[in-house]
Amino acid sequence: VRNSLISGNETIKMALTIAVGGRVWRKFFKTFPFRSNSALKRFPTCRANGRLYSTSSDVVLVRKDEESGIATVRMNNPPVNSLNPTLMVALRSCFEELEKDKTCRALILTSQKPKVFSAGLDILQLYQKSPDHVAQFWEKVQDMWLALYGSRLITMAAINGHCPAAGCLLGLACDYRIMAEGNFRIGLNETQLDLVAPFWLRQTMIDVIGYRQAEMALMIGALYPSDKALQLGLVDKLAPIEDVQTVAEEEVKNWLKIPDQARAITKMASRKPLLDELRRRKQEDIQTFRDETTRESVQKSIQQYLEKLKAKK
Ligand SMILES: CCCCCCCCCCCCC/C=C/C(=O)SCCNC(=O)CCNC(=O)[C@H](O)C(C)(C)COP(=O)(O)OP(=O)(O)OC[C@H]1O[C@@H](n2cnc3c(N)ncnc32)[C@H](O)[C@@H]1OP(=O)(O)O
Repeated sequence: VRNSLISGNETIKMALTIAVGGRVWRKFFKTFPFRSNSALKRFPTCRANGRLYSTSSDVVLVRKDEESGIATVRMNNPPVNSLNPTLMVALRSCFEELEKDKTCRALILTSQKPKVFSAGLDILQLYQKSPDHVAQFWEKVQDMWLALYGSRLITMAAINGHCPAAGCLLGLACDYRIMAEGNFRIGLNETQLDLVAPFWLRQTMIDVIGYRQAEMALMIGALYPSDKALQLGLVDKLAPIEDVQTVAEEEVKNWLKIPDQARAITKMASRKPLLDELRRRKQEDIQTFRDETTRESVQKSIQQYLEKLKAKK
C-alpha cells in the first residue's frame, strides 16, 4: 500500500532522473529533498588526517575513509549512549554533514563503548519535565530519525551490544543491521514503560519483520536476544562482538558494488511515503508524545522503571 502512494508523477521523475545522466543528482535532490538544519552551524566540521566531523561535544566520533567513502559514526555518550538532546542533535548534524559530502558513500553507525549500542531515549529527559521540554525533546528524536532514515547513503548499523527502544529505532532506520552474538538484546520495549511507539516507528518495525511479528513484539514490548532477532529478521547478520565493525565494513564493501544512484533512488522510492507522512504530521506527533508522556500515570510508570533500573545494581 505504501509503495502505491508514490504517484505516477514521481515515478516519471525518477525515470527521467535515471535517463538524464550528468544532471542526475541535481534532479534526484529536487525529487527527494533532504532537509538541512541550522543546528549544523553549532557543530563545526573538523577535517584533519582522515578524521572529520568531530562535533564540538565529542558525543559523536566520526572517521571517514577517503578512499572508500565509508564513514564510521560512533556514539560516545557514556555510560550507555542514552539519547539525550546533545547526542541526538550531534547525530543529526553528523548525518546531514555526511549527506552533503559528495565523496561519502556509506555510513556505519556503532557505539564507542562495546556491550551497549544505545540504551534508547534518555529516560531522565522524560521524567518530571515541562510539556515544552518534552515536546522539544521529541522533535529532536524526529529530526534525527528523518536524517538517518532519509539518507541517500548506504547506512549500516554495527550493533555491538544492547539495543533497546530508541537504540532499536536507530538500527531500524538503517539499511542493514549486524549485531553482536551473545547475551545482548534488541527490540522496542516501549510498552514496558507505558509508552507507545509512534506510527513511524511502528511502521519501520512492520516493514522489517512483517506485520504479525511486529504487532506481537510491539504489544508485549519484547526485547530479543540476538539469535532470536536474527531469526525474526530484526537483524540481518550476527558476528562476535569484536568482529562486528569488520563484518560491517565487509558488508558495506559488497553494497558499494551497486551503483549509488540506482540504489539510492530505489531506497527513497520505498521510504518517501513514510518520510513524507512524518513531515506532514510532525506537530501532531509531537503533541501526542508531549500529552502522553506527561500524563500522570505514564510519569508514575517511568518513575517505577527508573527505580527498577537503579535497583538492578
Ligand atoms: C495512540 C498513540 C499514542 C502515542 C503515544 C506516544 C507516546 C510515547 C512514545 C514513546 C516512544 C519512544 C520510543 C523510544 C523510547 C525509549 O527509548 S525509552 C528508553 C528505553 N530504554 C530502556 O528500557 C533501556 C534501559 N537500560 C537498560 O536496560 C540497561 O541500562 C542496558 C542498556 C541493558 C545496559 O545495562 P548496563 O550496562 O548494566 O548499564 P546499567 O547499569 O543498567 O546503566 C548504567 C547507568 O545508565 C542509566 N541508564 C540506563 N539506561 C538509561 C536510559 N535509557 N536513560 C537514562 N539513563 C539510563 C542507569 O540507570 C545507570 O545509571 P546509574 O545507576 O546512575 O549509574
